[in-house]
Amino acid sequence: MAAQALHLVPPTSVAEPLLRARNVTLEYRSEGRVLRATDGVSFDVYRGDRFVLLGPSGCGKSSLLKAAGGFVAPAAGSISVGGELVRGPGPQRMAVFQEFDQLPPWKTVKQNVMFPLLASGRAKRHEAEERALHWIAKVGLDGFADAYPHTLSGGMKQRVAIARALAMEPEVLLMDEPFAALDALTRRKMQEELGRLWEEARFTLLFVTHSIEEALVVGNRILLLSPHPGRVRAEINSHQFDLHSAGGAEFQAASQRIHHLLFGADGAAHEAAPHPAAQGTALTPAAADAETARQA
Ligand SMILES: Nc1ncnc2c1ncn2[C@@H]1O[C@H](COP(=O)(O)OP(=O)(O)OP(=O)(O)O)[C@@H](O)[C@H]1O
Repeated sequence: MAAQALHLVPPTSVAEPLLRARNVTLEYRSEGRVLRATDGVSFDVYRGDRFVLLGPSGCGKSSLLKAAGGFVAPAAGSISVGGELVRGPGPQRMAVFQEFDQLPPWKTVKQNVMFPLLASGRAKRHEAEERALHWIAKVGLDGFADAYPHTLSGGMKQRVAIARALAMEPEVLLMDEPFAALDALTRRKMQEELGRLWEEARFTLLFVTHSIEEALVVGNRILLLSPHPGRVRAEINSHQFDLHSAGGAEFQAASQRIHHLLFGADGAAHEAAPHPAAQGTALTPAAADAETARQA
């Protein structure tokens, strides 16, 4: 009887990752040649994470995000969300890209935000309109619901894209360098507003950037990828940082440390704005492991 009673005790619940990437190898084929973009990349994203993929240009960050979105199929390995294998695009994984032309120009702001809700059957017209207006206001575009994209600034267009994605209440919001084409001031403001939206809605974010500062400001966890083909170098906890800590000593130290991890003495990955003061040494796998352990 005692043994039976023991069976009644529920197991201690351990948080399962929402998004699980396992040994993801991504390849492109062109003119008979195979180009390997990433090699055996694994990571876990938990519900409410602001998880950043950080690495130099060409390391496969965008490719990983596209694979998470279901736009690219892994040559090996797998990505699952909520325990289900990602096999194609779906309304649970909404994406915001860098390009300002991601909004159909013939639709107004409101129509743009409503469109995925209607197309996916997630909401009928009245509810879609309500949700659209709610999120348009949340991203600070009150008064622009009937405007067309060509009348908006780049930052405003990105706000629309964010509103459109969040209105769908996706399991994961995918963002591929969404602020990279904005001027520095607008970029900073958008980072701040993304943080504010996250505080309110606590969505799960998978965010791609090649800016160390942006990774620290936006993310609570950062995956560092090696130059082409992308492999995991280290994972860093960064929940303690935000825009207000950006100038501080701890922020600078973290930024330096990441720089050392990313840009070895071999000078491999210098496309992503190297820090002038950095003189890193080449990172061995053992060093990456040690860093991961140290940060944990
Ligand atoms: N559609 C494609 N066809 C062929 N090769 C591609 C394609 N998309 C990406 N690649 C290649 O895959 C590699 C990884 O590209 P990806 O855009 O994922 O890198 P990234 O880290 O996001 O770079 P960036 O920061 O410059 O955007 C690069 O060598 C790139 O040239």
